[in-house]
Amino acid sequence: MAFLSGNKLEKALEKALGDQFKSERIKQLSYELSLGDEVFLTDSKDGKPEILNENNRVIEINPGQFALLLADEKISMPDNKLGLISIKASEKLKGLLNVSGFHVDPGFNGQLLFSVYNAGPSKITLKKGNPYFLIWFADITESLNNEEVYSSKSNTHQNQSGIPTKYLDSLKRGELASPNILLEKIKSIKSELERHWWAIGIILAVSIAACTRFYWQKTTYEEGFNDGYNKKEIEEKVDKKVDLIFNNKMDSIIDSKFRKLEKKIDTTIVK
Ligand SMILES: O=c1ccn([C@H]2C[C@H](O)[C@@H](COP(=O)(O)OP(=O)(O)OP(=O)(O)O)O2)c(=O)[nH]1
Repeated sequence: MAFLSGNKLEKALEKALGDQFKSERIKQLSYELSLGDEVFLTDSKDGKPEILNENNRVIEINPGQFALLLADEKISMPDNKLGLISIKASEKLKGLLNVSGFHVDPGFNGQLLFSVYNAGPSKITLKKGNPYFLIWFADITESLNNEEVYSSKSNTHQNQSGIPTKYLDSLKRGELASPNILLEKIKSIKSELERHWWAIGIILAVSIAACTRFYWQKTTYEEGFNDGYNKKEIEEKVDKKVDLIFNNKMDSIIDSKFRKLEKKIDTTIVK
């Protein structure tokens, strides 16, 4: 297998791309392919692909998100060539990983679809029409026969002209467990936990204050009660004593009065 360059590469590209071929897009042995008009982002709000046009040319792939990018050019790969595909280093160095790849079969017809993942810490911005993808052409040692080339009969990507819904269905099923999403979740759980600890702390402080106040009130009440009880006891005792003294005194007064009266009676009788 030899990679095509120069004239041979140009001829193969003209065959594969027709009118879409631009000689300035040849870079060393590769040809630059650009971003087309359909993109699917795994964090899209409505779960649908975004359609890019003159008014909406830019997309942003958030950190930790996966995306499907449709290349603009429609390729008709010659039966005797194999294509190798990748994403440009300038995007890869920002953290954009090319998950899918990495070949185009002899006989393939259609737009190439790239699946990518933003493994970097920042958003990656891409613009419709800008060249982000590369393709290399290689000669194969023996041409493939009709049965062996990529064809519309048995091959699912033949005549690919948009993002197939089967990929959307599997990609929009639930959240991606990306490191960024996990980090955000950990942060939100942490702040929730902190709020809970604050609430627990406040409840504990209020409970301790209420218990202390109750205990203090109870002790004061008990002291007051005991004090009142003791005073009543003393009062009762004093009352009893006073009664006793008063009664005894009265008894003795009455007694002495009687005795005087008796004496008087006695003396009157004797006279
Ligand atoms: O990232 C890629 C890789 C391949 N292709 C195209 C070109 C390739 O010729 C065709 C089939 O690729 P592959 O054989 O790897 O895919 P498959 O899932 O096995 O499809 P099929 O069942 O049609 O062979 O899909 C893409 O659009 N993007």
